[in-house]
Formats: sequence, structure tokens, C-alpha cells
Amino acid sequence: MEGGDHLAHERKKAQFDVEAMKIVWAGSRHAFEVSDRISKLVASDPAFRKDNRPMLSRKELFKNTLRKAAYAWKRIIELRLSEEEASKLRFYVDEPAFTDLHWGMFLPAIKGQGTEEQQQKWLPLAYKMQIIGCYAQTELGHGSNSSKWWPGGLGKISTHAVVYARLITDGQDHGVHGFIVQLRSLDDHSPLPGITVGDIGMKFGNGAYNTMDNGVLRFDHVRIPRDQMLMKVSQVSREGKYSQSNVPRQLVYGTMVFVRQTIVADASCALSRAVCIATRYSAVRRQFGSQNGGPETQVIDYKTQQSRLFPLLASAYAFRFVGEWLKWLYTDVTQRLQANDFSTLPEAHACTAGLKSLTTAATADGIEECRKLCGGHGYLCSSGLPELFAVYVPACTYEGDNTVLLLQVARFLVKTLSQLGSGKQPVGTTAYMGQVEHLMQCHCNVQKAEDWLKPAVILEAFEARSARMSVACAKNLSKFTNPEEGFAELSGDLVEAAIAHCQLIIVSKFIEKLQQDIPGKGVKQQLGVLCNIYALFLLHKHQGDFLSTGCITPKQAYLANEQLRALYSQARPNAIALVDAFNYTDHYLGSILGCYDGNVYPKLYEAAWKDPLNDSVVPDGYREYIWPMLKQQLRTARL
Ligand SMILES: CCCCCCCCCC/C=C\CCCCCCCCCC(=O)SCCNC(=O)CCNC(=O)[C@H](O)C(C)(C)COP(=O)(O)OP(=O)(O)OC[C@H]1O[C@@H](n2cnc3c(N)ncnc32)[C@H](O)[C@@H]1OP(=O)(O)O
Ligand SMILES: Cc1cc2nc3c(=O)[nH]c(=O)nc-3n(C[C@H](O)[C@H](O)[C@H](O)COP(=O)(O)OP(=O)(O)OC[C@H]3O[C@@H](n4cnc5c(N)ncnc54)[C@H](O)[C@@H]3O)c2cc1C
Repeated sequence: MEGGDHLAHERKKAQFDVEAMKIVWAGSRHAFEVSDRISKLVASDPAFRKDNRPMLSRKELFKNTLRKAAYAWKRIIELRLSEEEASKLRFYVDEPAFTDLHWGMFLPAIKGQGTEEQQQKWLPLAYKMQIIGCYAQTELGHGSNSSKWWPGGLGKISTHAVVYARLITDGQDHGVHGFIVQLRSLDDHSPLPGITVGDIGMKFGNGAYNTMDNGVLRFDHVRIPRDQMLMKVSQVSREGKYSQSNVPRQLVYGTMVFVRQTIVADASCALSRAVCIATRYSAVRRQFGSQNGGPETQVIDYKTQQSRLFPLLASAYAFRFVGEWLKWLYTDVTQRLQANDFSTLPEAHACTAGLKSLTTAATADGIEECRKLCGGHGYLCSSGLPELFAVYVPACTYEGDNTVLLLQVARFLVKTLSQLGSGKQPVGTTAYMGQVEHLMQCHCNVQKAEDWLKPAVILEAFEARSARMSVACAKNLSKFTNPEEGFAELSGDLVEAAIAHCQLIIVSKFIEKLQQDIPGKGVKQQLGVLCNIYALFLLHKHQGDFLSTGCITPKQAYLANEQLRALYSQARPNAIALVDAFNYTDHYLGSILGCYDGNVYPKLYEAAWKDPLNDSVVPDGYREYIWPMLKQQLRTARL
């Protein structure tokens, strides 16, 4: 079959209004319209071509990124794009660049930690890109204070950095503070005296994150003017006297709360992209199972394929909604901070750290699973999946290693439990801990598989599991005379308790989403199916937790799995429409396997011939290496 829509028959099966679902996915009609318009703008502009990335050398790749970044900036100005539109443009250009750190970390660090005066001086320069900044926190060897190592944009492009370093006055160490430091001349881009700066070298995968100049930075007697210390949290006077404002010191880490929140939103984008590719290809691909000479089975109809693919589809939607909620939480905490209310900062920190950890880990694993779901063709660069994995997987490490972040959540949980004794009522995402007595002894009321579809039943099971795991950790911790020693010894269990808590947040935010008014025929019903798949898939995967804490019985675990299978059958006819609702262009997907029309095989065949290796029939090197070897073999054979 040539041309046409090879997935048309699948699209006809949809039991819901896809256009309405597109709006739910985008967040609002306005967000949908902006996203749709900008994605088409990028896709139709040859300057944003990206299919050649895996073939380019590092130098060519990097220069190409600089060209694209400058061109994108020119278009942003010419078209007078708003910040929302500009950030969508960056998203659809789909290439990590120094600009991400400039807009995503350098600017927010100055906004969050700079005084009014400092903001007035630096922000206009940064907004007009008259200076380019990065965020330099990580060191080559922890605590070595020797060299900064890793900051994106630092290696070759940034003119300035927010550098985190220890502040010492009069021999007294006041801990880590942020400083704005000029690194390179604004005239000829050469490093300023005393500054050594460069790129740290090639990273995982061709193309991928190698468009970014992650860098190394060393200082040798570099003087930073006093007014370039970010002074919202603490100050040094002209006389060298150190003082602190009436705000928590933790605000120094505020940029991380912001960025982690954006990383959660980004996880749903990366996962949905991989799932879109794997779902479309699974409907196109037929393999075995032919009956009476009829067509072979579409691989999407195999239950094993469904049980690997549909939880990922459901996770993409779940991460979307928890990301939306986290954005709200971040906006709320920011407004409170402006009004000197710091009470919700620890919760915002725990939620952003924990959800960053959970969603990036599931997304990185999910992209790799999608590659396997596409069989051998998934391994081709033209599937789009190898590069997506390579570019995404460092999200498990940057902005805080995922395990380190879960330990931060665990500390927050243990602290919340310990405060129950003093009568402090937990609020927000830990409000359920207030019911700890009930949750420690409640019994799950599931008697038949459909009982697992009741939101209250699911919520109680997840709350009881999380509360029981945290309480068990707290009890074990109390056996240690040295709390830090206990924390280190029990860190494995603490991480598991933190995961249980974060999974509960995601499940409960999905359920809350379904309580809203969601217009469009069948839309809410499909989201209900996905929500139940997400929750029951987690319950099935972690049934050891639910069983060992006595939250459910083995029979109830069995019934959950039975219900899960039924839900997969309900999702099946809607699968293609559910990924169409992401509204991704073929340019953004960058995948032959995931192309909208499903015309996979002719495109794969054509693409193979475009590989530079196929430019000539006889490859370079044949004459030099292979021909002499063959001749040698022939001579030996004749002898
Ligand atoms: C108009 C044109 C527009 C154009 C638009 C373009 C659009 C582009 C936009 C792009 C947008 C976004 C893109 C962003 C791209 C990002 C790319 C990724 C780059 C990656 C960058 C990095 O990796 S930066 C380095 C990050 N490093 C880490 O995350 C380190 C992890 N370690 C920690 O977090 C540690 O906690 C710490 C180092 C911060 C502190 O350790 P320390 O041991 O000193 O302290 P504790 O851990 O004991 O904590 C002490 C108390 O502080 C609390 N805490 C800790 N962290 C925080 C926090 N972040 N916020 C609040 N509170 C915090 C902790 O709970 C302890 O509290 P108490 O228990 O109460 O004492
Ligand atoms: C692509 C990329 C881009 C980056 N961009 C930037 C940037 O722009 N700016 C910047 O400042 N940094 C950046 N980083 C650095 C990044 O933030 C750090 O790599 C990250 O925070 C992890 O720290 P680490 O490398 O020191 O890992 P380590 O802390 O050395 O972790 C190594 C291992 O030790 C474990 N571990 C560490 N501490 C503990 C503990 N307390 N308890 C139990 N286990 C522990 C971890 O779980 C991990 O398994 C970037 C990194 C990458 C990969």
C-alpha cells in the first residue's frame, strides 16, 4: 500500500473527541493554539532541519546549534513573539543549547536571589541577550573547590556565570553563596585574566546532548566585585561585615525548585513522544498470528505489547497532569515568598525533588522500552528513539541525582511524622499523614475486580502503603542513638518510602483532574481508563509493598491484575487517537516509525539510501584495506 493514511482505520475506532483531548493535553484552548501554530512554524522552516544531527562531527554539530540559536532569536524578534511563544519555539526546535541555561537558570537565579538593585542592573542585559549566562554549581571533585565541571553553556559561549562558592570573611566560612562572574571579554570573547575555561568533551550518543558546551572553569586570583554577590538572602557590607536577611537560607537553592518543576513538565513531553512513536508503529507492524491465510496480527494486539505500552501511555498523561499541578504549586510558593510566607517552601522542595526523580527515571526507562517495543527498527537512528534516549537520560542525574533527591524527600517525610507528636497537622501532599492511625489499620474493601475502579479505594490503598512504609522507617530510625547513622543505614528503605509517597501524589493528582469539568465526547471516560491503568499498573508492579505492609490481600492483588487486563482492552481501540492528541508534527517526532500517516516501510527504505555510506557503491577504504586482504586470501587458496 503506497501513500494515503495507513492508520486511518485505527483513527476511525476512537471512542472520544480527539480535538477536545488535544485541548486537555495542551492545558487550555489558548495553549493549544500557540503550540499548534509554533510547531508548524518550526516544522515548515528548513533552517530548523534536524535529521542530519547523528551524521555531523562535534564541531559541525555545535556550529549548527549556534546558527539555529541565533536564527531562532532573530525570528523571535522579527515576529515579536511573546515569552510563551518563544519558549514553545525553543521546545519545537528540539536541540539543547546554551540558551536553555541562560533563560532557564541564569536569569531565574538572578531573579530569585538578587536584590532589586541587582535585578535592575543585570536582567535587562540578560533579557536582550547582551550578556549570556550559565549556572555553575557542580564541581569536578565534590567539595574540592578546585574546578567547576559540567555547567551547560559554560564551555564555549557564556560571557557570565552565576557561580556557587563558599563565602569567607575574616577567616569565617559562611557557606555556599551565588556570585555573578564575568568570564569572557564582551569584545573578543577571550577569557578574562585568571580564568581558565573550556568544554569538558564528548558525551553519550552522537548528536544528542553534544549540542551543549558543558564546561570546566578555574579561577586564579579572580576578584569579584562585592555587589556581584547575590544579596537577597545575605549581604556583605563595604566594611566586610556579613549579615543575613530575615528569609530562610534555603532560598539560595530556589533556582533548583524552579528548574525541577520544568523538568517534570518536560518528562511528559519526552515520554509522550516516545509513546507516540511506539504506538503508531505497533499498529503498523504485523508479525505472526495469521489465520487462514489472512493478514498477520498487528503487534499492538498482543497482550504483552499492551501491558508494556499502555502503562507508558497512561504515565505520559499522568505526568502531564502532575506537571500542571506542580506549576501551580510553584506559582503559589513564589507568591507566598514575596509576601514573606516561607511555610510551604519545604513541601515545594520535597515535591519538586521527588517528582523530578520519579518522572525522569520512568521516562528514561520508558523511552528505552519504546525502543524495544519497535523491535529491530527501533535501534535505527531514523526511529528517533536512540537520540531521544541519549538526550533525555542525563535528566536522571542533572538537577540532582535521582537517589539523592529521594533522600531529601525521605527527610521531609520523617520530619513530618515526627511533628505529628507535637500536634502539628500536616497539610497539602502530606495531609493524609494526619490520618495515620486509621491508615495503619484500615482494610482494603475490594471483593471483585471492578471494585478497583473506585477512586476512594485506590487512594486509600496508596495512602496506607505510603504511610505504613514511612512509619516503619521512622520506627527503625528511632532505634539508633545517632540519627544520621540511622538515616545512612536505612537509606534504601527510606528511598522506597519516598517513592511510595511520590507515586501517591501522581495518582491523587490524576484523580483530582478527573473531578474537574472536562468537555468533549468521551474525553473524561478515556482519561478515567488511563488513570486506572496508571494506578493499577503501579499497584501490580509494587505489589510486594502493598502485600508486605498488609494494605491488600493476595486475592485483591490478583483482582487488580484482572482489572488491569480489562482496562488494556478498553484502551486498545483508542490508542492511536490518544497519541494523536499530543498533536506532534512529524518534524518534532523526528521518527519514520512514528510518522502520522504510518507509511513506514517505503520511508525506511528511502532513508537507508540517503545514508552517506551509500553515496558510492564501493566504500572508501575498500581499495586500501579489503582488496589487499581478498587478494591475499585468493593467493593462499591457490597455493
Ligand atoms: C523571550 C525569550 C524567551 C526564550 C525562551 C527560551 C526558553 C528556554 C527555557 C528553558 C527552561 C528551562 C530549561 C532548563 C534546562 C535545564 C537543563 C538542566 C541543567 C542542569 C543544571 C544542573 O544540574 S545545576 C546543578 C544542580 N545540582 C543539584 O541539584 C545538586 C543536588 N544536591 C542538592 O540539591 C543538595 O540538597 C544541595 C547541594 C542543594 C544542598 O546540600 P547540603 O548538604 O548543603 O544541604 P541539605 O541537603 O542538608 O539541605 C539543607 C536544608 O535545605 C533544604 N533544601 C535543600 N535543597 C533545597 C531546595 N532546592 N529548596 C529548598 N530547600 C532545600 C533541605 O530540605 C534542608 O532543610 P532542613 O531539613 O529543613 O534543614
Ligand atoms: C548533561 C548534564 C548537564 C549538567 N548541567 C549542569 C549545569 O548546568 N550546572 C551545574 O552546576 N551542574 C550541571 N550538571 C551536574 C549535575 O548537576 C550533577 O552531575 C548532579 O547534581 C549529580 O552530582 P554528581 O555528578 O556530583 O554525582 P555524585 O553525587 O557523585 O553521584 C554519584 C553516585 O553517588 C550517589 N550518591 C551521592 N551522594 C549520595 C548520598 N548522600 N547518599 C547516597 N548516595 C549518594 C548517587 O546516587 C550516585 O549514584 C550537569 C550534569 C549533566 C550530566
